[in-house]
Amino acid sequence: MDVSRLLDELNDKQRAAVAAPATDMLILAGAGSGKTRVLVHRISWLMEVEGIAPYGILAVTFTNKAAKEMRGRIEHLQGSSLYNMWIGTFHGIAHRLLRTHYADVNLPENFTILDSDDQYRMVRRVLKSLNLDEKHWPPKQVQWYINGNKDEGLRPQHIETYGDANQQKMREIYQVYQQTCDRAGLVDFAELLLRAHELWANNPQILAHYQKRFRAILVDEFQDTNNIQYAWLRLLAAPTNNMIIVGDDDQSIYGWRGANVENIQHFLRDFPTAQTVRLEQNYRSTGNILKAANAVIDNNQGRLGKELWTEDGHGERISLYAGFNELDEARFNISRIKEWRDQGNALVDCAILYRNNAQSRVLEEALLQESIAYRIYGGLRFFERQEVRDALGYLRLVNQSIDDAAFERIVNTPTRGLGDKTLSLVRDLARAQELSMWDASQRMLSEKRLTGRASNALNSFIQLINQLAQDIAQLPLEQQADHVIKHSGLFAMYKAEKGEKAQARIENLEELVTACKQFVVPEEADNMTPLSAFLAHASLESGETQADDHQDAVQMMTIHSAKGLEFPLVFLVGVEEGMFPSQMSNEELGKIEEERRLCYVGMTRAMQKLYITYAENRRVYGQDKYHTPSRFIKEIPADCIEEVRLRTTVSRPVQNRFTATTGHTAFESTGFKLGERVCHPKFAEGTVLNYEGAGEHARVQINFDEFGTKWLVMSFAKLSKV
Ligand SMILES: Nc1ncnc2c1ncn2[C@@H]1O[C@H](COP(=O)(O)OP(=O)(O)OP(=O)(O)O)[C@@H](O)[C@H]1O
Ligand SMILES: [Mg+2]
Repeated sequence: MDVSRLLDELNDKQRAAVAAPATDMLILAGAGSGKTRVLVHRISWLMEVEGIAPYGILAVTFTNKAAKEMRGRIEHLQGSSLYNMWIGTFHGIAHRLLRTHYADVNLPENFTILDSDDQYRMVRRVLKSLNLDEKHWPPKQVQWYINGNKDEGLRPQHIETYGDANQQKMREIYQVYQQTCDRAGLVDFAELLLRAHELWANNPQILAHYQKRFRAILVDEFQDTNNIQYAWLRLLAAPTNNMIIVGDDDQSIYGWRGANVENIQHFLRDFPTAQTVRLEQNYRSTGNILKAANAVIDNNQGRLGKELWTEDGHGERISLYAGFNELDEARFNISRIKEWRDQGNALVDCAILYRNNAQSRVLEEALLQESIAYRIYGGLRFFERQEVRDALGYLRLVNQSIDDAAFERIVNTPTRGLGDKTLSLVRDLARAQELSMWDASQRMLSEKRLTGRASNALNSFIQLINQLAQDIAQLPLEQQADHVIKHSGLFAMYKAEKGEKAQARIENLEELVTACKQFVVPEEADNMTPLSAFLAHASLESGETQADDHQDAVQMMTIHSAKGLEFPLVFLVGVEEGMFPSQMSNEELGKIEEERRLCYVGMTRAMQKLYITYAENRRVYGQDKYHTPSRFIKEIPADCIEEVRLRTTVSRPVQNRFTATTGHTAFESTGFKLGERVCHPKFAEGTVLNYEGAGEHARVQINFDEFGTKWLVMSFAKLSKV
């Protein structure tokens, strides 16, 4: 048996970790040092040398994308495809367990996953049923409270309220929320983890089965596990199996969501014989990028401490660009992407990373204008778009009539004259009798509790769903989706809306049918109907990949979702105080440090070239804000970074660090420049913010001192310079 290929292309320390005898292990090392690579090779080694079947391996990653990549890499090393190996996220694996053992945790066979948006609606509904004012009990905060407790493994009865009336009320809301979910067979994300934990904690034989089955448990990105996840892993540990965890305390970026970096210390405490492996050579980034990232993270306190070095040369310096505003910033970035492409590079090797999802819009528009294909990971996810969720709502209700979240979503979409009052009556009855909304509706009708109009409306809704269920029972999945979209009234509703947005919605609905067509029921779901499997997939994946996977496209994502990934060319955008670090993080030292780790993660995604850009003037929630460059930029050693200066000088309305310039020649042929002060006969003085088009059709956006921001057609505007 030739296993040398499993050890080739590894350094000594990596090789020692891959080929170690059976043992618990902590691999603690910085970004790009080959942690994930070691994990992949170790899995292959365990199978080939230790003779562990794929069935005996459990590998946990942070995103579905990372799971897919890991599976692909192992299959590549093995030269064959893997069956029966569990590779997935904590949520995905918990879901798989609950599907198998639903009865042991009191779930209906067809339970439905409630995503964050559904959960929000559900919380609002519970508040309403308890007659609580959302002003005093903000639903987001309630959601936070429920998930936070679940992440700590706490059910309402475990929560100590110390006689505090507010705390008691919160606990009651949690309790009613949970009862409502249980009645409707709904499981939120945090519940997946908690139930999976309870499954093992309360069923020793089931736990013993999995302890015996999984001889090797490997966890990537361990620094971002939360307490319930770690507790779940600990249950699984047994003398007959080994745990290998991989992490980097400097990349812990989910503290805000309950991740606990101290789990690394807990692991060392709970697994005292575990070997610790440190890797220090970085294989990903050039010397300059690495030096800059090291310097930034060095400003954090209490690190476990590690230095990274590379054999690579310095490479190019990091480029810094100060945009006049976010549009100028986007144009600059897109012009560099065009250059990159025109030099014969693939777009897919280039990533734009931002702090917040909402930042993508401006960049998307600039990319669209230049007809550059792009793909967004996370965020604006396909399965989260309104029309897609509506269609899924119908499918869910048809699939499982007790799904209250789906019922609420579509009962009046399209509108069918069902007033809030009628629905309140249904809700009250459901709550009083512990019924689903569906069953409560049936009862309202049979007991003739409604007035003629309301009764007709509700009755026709019930008939519609029954009819749909009957019509699609024997159809293949994509025809089920197509039929429901066409006959529910959704298609007609959006068709009637007209305009580009409605067109996009129609296209999304059509795309949903395509998604159904392309859907392959995964191995772990072969006991489910295709429809149930697809609905679970839609909730779990929420479209981590949404565009055509084969098209060459720029990759766009939040820094959070870029974890573990790498790209030759990276743009880190919006790097200004108030954006990154975010405004909120300014209030607490711990939060600034988490933002700095996020910056470290972002920078260390870059292999060859890194651009850091920011906007001096940014429109946030419709208001212009002036921002200074992020403190993180100032933490980068001067010899690693250089400012980009373009051709012609632009005068700027605000004091800035650079006499930077722009190349907007099309606009400048009009005689005006971005940032210039101008005068208008009616609106008086203002500053040029933006432009669109050229020649006669050029439009210009001006922020007038007295009248605010306006778009004007250049040829009519009669502007003069101040
Ligand atoms: N010994 C090696 N020789 C050559 N290339 C390597 C070696 N080890 C790792 N690499 C490459 O270096 C890059 C970074 O590796 P990997 O993604 O495993 O790092 P990581 O430590 O998991 O990073 P992160 O902390 O960002 O998740 C990859 O392209 C990987 O293939
Ligand atoms: Mg990794």
